[in-house]
This record gives sequence, structure tokens and C-alpha cells, in this order.
Amino acid sequence: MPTVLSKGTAIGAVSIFTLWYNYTIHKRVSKKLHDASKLHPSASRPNLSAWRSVAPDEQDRIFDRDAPPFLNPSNRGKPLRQLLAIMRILVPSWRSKEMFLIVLHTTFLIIRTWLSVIIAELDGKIVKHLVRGQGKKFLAGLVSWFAISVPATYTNSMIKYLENKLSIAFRTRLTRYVHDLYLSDNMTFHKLLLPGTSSCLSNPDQYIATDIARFCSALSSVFSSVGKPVLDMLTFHIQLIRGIGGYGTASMFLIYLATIKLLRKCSPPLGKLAESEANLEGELRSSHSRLITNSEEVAFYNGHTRESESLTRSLDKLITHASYVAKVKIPRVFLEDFAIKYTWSAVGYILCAIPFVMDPSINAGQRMQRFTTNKRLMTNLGDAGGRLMYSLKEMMELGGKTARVYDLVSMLHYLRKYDGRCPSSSVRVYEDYDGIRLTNVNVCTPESGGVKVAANSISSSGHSSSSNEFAAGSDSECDTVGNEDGSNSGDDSSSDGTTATSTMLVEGLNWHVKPNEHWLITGPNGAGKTAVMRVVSGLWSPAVVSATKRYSNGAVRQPLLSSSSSSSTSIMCTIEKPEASDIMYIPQRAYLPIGTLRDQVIYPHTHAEMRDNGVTDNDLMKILTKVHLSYLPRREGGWDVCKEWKDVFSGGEKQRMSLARVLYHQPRFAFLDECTSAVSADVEDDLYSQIKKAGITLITISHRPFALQKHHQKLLTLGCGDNEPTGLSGALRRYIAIDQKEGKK
Ligand SMILES: Nc1ncnc2c1ncn2[C@@H]1O[C@H](COP(=O)(O)OP(=O)(O)OP(=O)(O)O)[C@@H](O)[C@H]1O
Repeated sequence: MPTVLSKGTAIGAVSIFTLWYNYTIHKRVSKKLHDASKLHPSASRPNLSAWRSVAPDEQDRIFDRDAPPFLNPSNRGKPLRQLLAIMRILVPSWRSKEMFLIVLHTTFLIIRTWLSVIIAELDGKIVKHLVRGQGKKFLAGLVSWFAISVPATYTNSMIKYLENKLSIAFRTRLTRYVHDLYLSDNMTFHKLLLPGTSSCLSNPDQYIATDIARFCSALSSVFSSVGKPVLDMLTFHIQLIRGIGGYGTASMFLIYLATIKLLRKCSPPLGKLAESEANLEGELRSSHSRLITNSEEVAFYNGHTRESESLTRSLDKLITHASYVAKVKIPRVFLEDFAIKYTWSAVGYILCAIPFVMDPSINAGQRMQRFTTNKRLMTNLGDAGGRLMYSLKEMMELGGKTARVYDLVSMLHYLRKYDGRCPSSSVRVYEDYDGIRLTNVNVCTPESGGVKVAANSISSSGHSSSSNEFAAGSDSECDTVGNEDGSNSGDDSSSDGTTATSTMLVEGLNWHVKPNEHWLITGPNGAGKTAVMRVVSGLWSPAVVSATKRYSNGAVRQPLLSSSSSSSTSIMCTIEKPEASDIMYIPQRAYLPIGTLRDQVIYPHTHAEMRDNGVTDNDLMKILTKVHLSYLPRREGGWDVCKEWKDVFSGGEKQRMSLARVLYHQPRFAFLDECTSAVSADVEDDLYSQIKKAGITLITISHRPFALQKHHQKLLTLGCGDNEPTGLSGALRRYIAIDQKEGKK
């Protein structure tokens, strides 16, 4: 009895220590976060970003060891390797918080196993005293039983608590890591949704918001569901060897192995099924998001029936899949129950009974004590074995969840590394030029299937190719591909037979914008006006033009122009422009971020940055006056009011707000893409004058050249052949640059 009590005291001491530790640490961390949040809004973010704690290049190397599985299916089916790669993010060092939680969690698992052994022994002793009629000892046994129950219950709740903590810690670190990649400087969030990539990784929101959470929760519970039963089984087996002998435990092990083999044979591919289910859930979620985003348009069209059909279709697919999964699991569930609950228990009884049959000299009391202890150990053992079997299922499902997260992270790494702005040796971007100059630039739509092709070139060579991000698999050594006749279907076939399709919008564009030389870009719908803006901003990669009028998004060979050389060069396409911050791009659809009225004017600056720049609310008021929005702060109730601004502002107000942003940021060049189409003519005139007065060089994209030409000196017309505007399909897009003053081409 004293042994039991001293063990109980030791466990109680450990429990009290962890209680105290948890309480003080929690208080300290909360205070730190509270203090930090008072300094700066972004300071509330603890420095947990694995992006910084694990060198990104090192992670690139890990994730690029082979092409990611969505690009190269042969990389599928390696969940352990994928899990280890992700673990580098989750537990970046031995001294990390996650490591501490894992160690603490394991400690409590060991304590619980130890307690189970103590309880089994105590159980046997209590029954023995009862059978022998030893009342005092029986009561003392009961007191010990209650004494041990306090640390035992505390241990159980700590295990659950630490499991949740671990899951939250994993999720925080992984989501931060993914956010850093997703919102990195090269606009990965945008590239991810371009055609060609979206087919590989649709619904990134589902991956980030749901799949990461599920993966982290599954991973942290695996520590308990696998670690604990393994530990239990080892401990109980050692204990049982004393009770039922080596042959008994050996027989139990053999039965476990046989059950595992049988269950594996009868199991459906649970990992793959879990992965497909997550995909279908993502589809349903994105159908709902689309409806939420476009609710007004759908309502105007009375499109609810049509939308309901599409939602029901997504739901049906998910339900059909879920029903299928439930059906294919039946044989496994049946076998699992039969083997674990019934067969194992029967075998346990037999193994417990054998020692007494073999040794009839044991008296009734001892027999009862040993049988009770062995039976409890056997029950615990069976329970642990059962949990291990169930956790095999969880592990298979974890494989599917791991694959989803690995797909996401490797895709983001892929885009981060290979999607630099114009990384191709044949496309040069200079950012120290006092103007914007494009030389021989082909403006093409992104290739669908382009990522797939590019990634194959990576996997075959084992390192990055220099072709641009949506490029066909050609590297600088390959021959130019394209249509001899200069037709606009820039097809290119990769080695695996994948066809990358891209459309040439503007060929060999030579365009020079000097400071204070205001340009108007015009042309029919779909001619590529916005595409030119995308290429200058780096959202789309420019392609190169060759002397033979062929084109390729990869590098091309071109004979050197000097007569002395018969060799070739591939450098021929350049974009020169000022620092990125000196050019501002205002898209067709006005974007109104979540936040205050002030945030609408200063976006993407924060209020703190605005103050750092010495700008006051009075200055903002002057800007709003210039764009004819001075009434807004009064109407909306001040600068600090937060609303869903896209529903509050009219179409014209949204566009004027975009121009207010231009006046706030004062860039040297501003691309304005149809951003005054909803503004009345007199106000439009004034807005252009205000922007020009602020010293900003205008590059305006518009269908209405006559209304706006007085504010511009130069005209770039896209979508025209040599004489007349052409139809858009099939014909090669050309351009005409006109100096309006001189009236020459
Ligand atoms: N992400 C994309 N992937 C593939 N093709 C695209 C993509 N975005 C636009 N395109 C195509 O590129 C062509 C040019 O688009 P762009 O937006 O530049 O036209 P635009 O001249 O600005 O037309 P509009 O006057 O209608 O705004 C269009 O045919 C369009 O379908």
C-alpha cells in the first residue's frame, strides 16, 4: 500500500507542477500579446513564422527534390516523405514550442500508462482482500483507489488539452507559413488562380482554411492514438509476462499481427478517399463563395434556380462520395469489431486461465487476485491493441490529408521559386529606368497546362529551368516553336504530350513611355489592352519574339544581327521601367478592402504607415475634394467607420475612390484601366486634370478615345492590322502607336 501511495504522491506532484506551469506561462504570454497589440496592429502577431525560422531556400530544396505530386503523379503515394517534409515546418527546431508540447504530451502519456499498471495491481489487491474477508485492508485499498483517481483524471484531461494545444500550435505555424508564401512579393495568390495552375490546385481557400486545420488535428491526435497504445502494449506485455508467461504474450502478438494483416487486406484506400472527399468539399464551398460574391448580379437575373442546380450538383457529388465511402468501409468495420471485441477477449480469457489450470496448488484468494490483475491487464492490452487498429485507419486518412497539404505547400514553393518576374534569360526586366520601355515584347495569354510542362522540365533535370513560369518546357537550348504563318495559336507540346495553349495578343511590342508623356491605349474588346498592363506589372510574363516571326514563351534562338556571327543569342526582349512603387495600376473593377473609410483612400497603406508619412485626415479630405467625394466622411459618419464598402458606394463613387488612391500615393506613372467609365463627363474631365496637375504620367486604357484624347499626347491602338481593325479570332494582333501631336504612325 505505501508503494501505491508514494507513486500516487509522485504523480500528484507532477500534476501540480504542470498546473502551475500552465497557468503562469499562459498569463505571461497573454500579457505579452496584449502589450504588443497596443504598439502596432501587426505587432500582435507573435514571431512564429516558420518562413523566417526555416530558411525558405532550404524549404524550396526539400519541396523541389522532385516535382510536386500534382505535377508529377509518380511522386504520389509517398506519404511518409511528404509528412517528414511538412514536419520540418511544424517543428523547426528542438527548442521550439511544438517540441516542448510533444515532450510534455509524451510525458503525460507515460504517466497514464504507469497509472494504468498501478490501478491494475490495486484492482487485484482489493478483490483479494474482499475474497479473504480482510475488511480494513479492503477499505485502505479503496482509499488508495480514490487517491490515485485524482492524478489519473488530471492526466487524462492534460493529454486531451495538450493534444488540442499541439493541434493549434501546428495550425498556427503551418498557416502562417502558407500565408507568407501565398501573399509573397511575387503575387503567388494571383498566379495560383491563373488558368493552367487552377486546374491543379483549385479552391486554395479550402486548402488553407479547412485542410490545414484537419491535417493538424489529425496529426496531433495520431501522437495519442498511436503513441499511447504502442506504449501501453509494451508496458502491459512486460507486466503480463509475469502473470501468464512468455508464451501468452507471444501468442497475443501473433494474433495482433494476423489482425493487422487481415484488416489491411480488407481496407479500402482510405487516404485517397479522404483526399477526394476534401476536393469535393472544396468544390461545394467555392460554389457557395461564388454565389456570395455575385449575389446582387444573380438576384437581378433571377438566377436562383440555376445557381441552386449548380449547388445541388456539387452537394450530390459530395453525398454520393460519402455514401460510397461508408459502404466500402463496412467489411473493415465488421472485421475490426469481430476481431478486436470478441476474438481478442476470448483469447484473453483462455490465456489468463492457463496458469491456473497448469498449477492447481494456487489458493482461491491468490487465484482471484492474479486472475483479476491479469484480466485487467489483458483488457487494457486488448483496448490498446484495439486503439492501435483503429488508429491505423486514422493514419491512412492522415496520408490523404498530408497529400493535400503537401500539394498546397509544394505548389506555393514552386510558384515562389520558378515564378519570379520574367526570370527567363531571354526576357530582361530593368527597374531603374526613368520611363517605361518595352522592346520586342510579345503579349500572350498564360498557357493552360503551362505549369505542368514547366514542372516536368524541372523534374527531368532535377533543378530549375530558366524558362518563365507559364512557359512551355523548352529551355534556352531548344528551337523556336510556333506557327510558321504567324497564326496566333501558340501551341507547344511537351514531352509528355501535354499541349500548352496560349494566345498571342500583341506581337513584338515596342513601346516607350517617357515621363509626362501621357498615353491612351485603345482597341476592341479582348485586344489585349489590360494584358499590356499585366505584362508591365509582372502579373503575366512577357514572351519573346524571334526574327522568323515564330514565338515561344520560352527562350528562342535568333541569329545575331552582326554579320560576323553565325552563332545565336537568346536575349531579345526587354522591359525597362522605374521602381515598382513608381507605377500604380488601377484595375477595371474597383477594389474596396475591409476596413475604415480612411483605409479605402490609403489602401494598401495602413493607418500607421499613413501617419509615418506625415499625412493627416485633413490631407485626405483635400484629396476627396479633388475627386468630388468630400461629402463621404460626413455621410458615412467619419473616417473610422467600417462598412461593407462595395455595397455602400455607387459605381461612380467606387471609381472616384480609386482615383483618390492615385492622388494619395502620388506615383510617377499610373495605368488607369477604364476607371472613369461610370463617372459623368464633366467630373471625368476634372479628375484627369487633377491627376496630371499632381505630376503623374497617365497611361489610360479606354474604349472612348475621343472623350479622353485631349488629356493624352500619344495613342497606342491594339487589335489592328495594317489597315483596318481585324476580327479578333485567328488574326495576328498588331499595334499602331500614334503621336497625336505630329499625327504620324
Ligand atoms: N487569365 C487569363 N487566361 C487566359 N486568357 C485570358 C486571361 N485573362 C484574359 N484573357 C484573354 O486575353 C484576351 C485579352 O484580355 P484583356 O483583358 O487584355 O482585353 P482588353 O483588351 O482589356 O478587353 P476589354 O476592352 O474588354 O477590357 C481576352 O481574349 C481574354 O479572354
